[in-house]
Amino acid sequence: MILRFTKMHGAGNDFVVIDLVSQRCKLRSRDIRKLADRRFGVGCDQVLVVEPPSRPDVDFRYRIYNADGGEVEQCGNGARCFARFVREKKLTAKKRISVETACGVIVLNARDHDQVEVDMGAPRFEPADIPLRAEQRAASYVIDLGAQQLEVGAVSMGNPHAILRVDNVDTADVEGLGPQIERHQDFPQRVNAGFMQVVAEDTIRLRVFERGVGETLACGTGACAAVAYGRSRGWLSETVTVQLPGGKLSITWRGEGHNVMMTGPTAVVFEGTIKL
Ligand SMILES: N[C@@H](CCC[C@H](N)C(=O)O)C(=O)O
Repeated sequence: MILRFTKMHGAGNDFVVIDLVSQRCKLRSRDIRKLADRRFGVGCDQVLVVEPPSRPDVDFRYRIYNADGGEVEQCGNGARCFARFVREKKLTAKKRISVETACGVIVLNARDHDQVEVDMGAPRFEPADIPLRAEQRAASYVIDLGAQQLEVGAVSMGNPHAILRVDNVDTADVEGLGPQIERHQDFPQRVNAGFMQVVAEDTIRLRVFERGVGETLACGTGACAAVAYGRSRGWLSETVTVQLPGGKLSITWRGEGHNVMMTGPTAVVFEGTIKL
């Protein structure tokens, strides 16, 4: 089977985007791994699939697969690329696009040129929603890595995030600690591990070791989760610029009861076909 795809990225977090509205194909986990493989496939952090919606009140279904082949609930940078893709492929002419994800409906607002704003929904802090093994909600949690204990925040943006505040992201041990946090027993569905440096109340630097991928150049849900955690601790203002290795995102969260708004860039890298 020959499949058309588009390679895109959002702040460096890269994707293979597949239109299954106008193409017919059943993607298996091994197809996803092949597409994502940087040695033998196209190569990407996530494969994003555009499908027809299962209900009449939304425009599309948005499916997300990590490079390891696992389907996940949410991808923020991918959501922006999704909006650009469906407009450029003329699958819709709408500027305000509603999409079903595994964790509910999100709304994408295509802005000028490459910028897209996404309503990412409300952050969730209850341990059962993350999920996190903890008796009750707390401002932060201590996780035991044997050789050391780490204080982390835990937030769900539909997908799970643990956030560690560090003095300097350049020297943070993302490679060493990331995999241990990702697979820590307190996070039964594994977790994305964010390393956040607070530069000022309106600016953070962030590196994310993503579940099912490894460190990426940017993580949109990670940026939302870090800002939600930072605000819940009183460290950050309502709108924060998040500086990631691959680019910048603007995140606004007014506080509990409000949704997180994310704005950032999208880019098309190339288009092609692949035999699966
Ligand atoms: N890159 C993403 C998040 C993708 C999913 C994540 N790795 C997970 O397993 O939850 C983003 O931009 O949000």
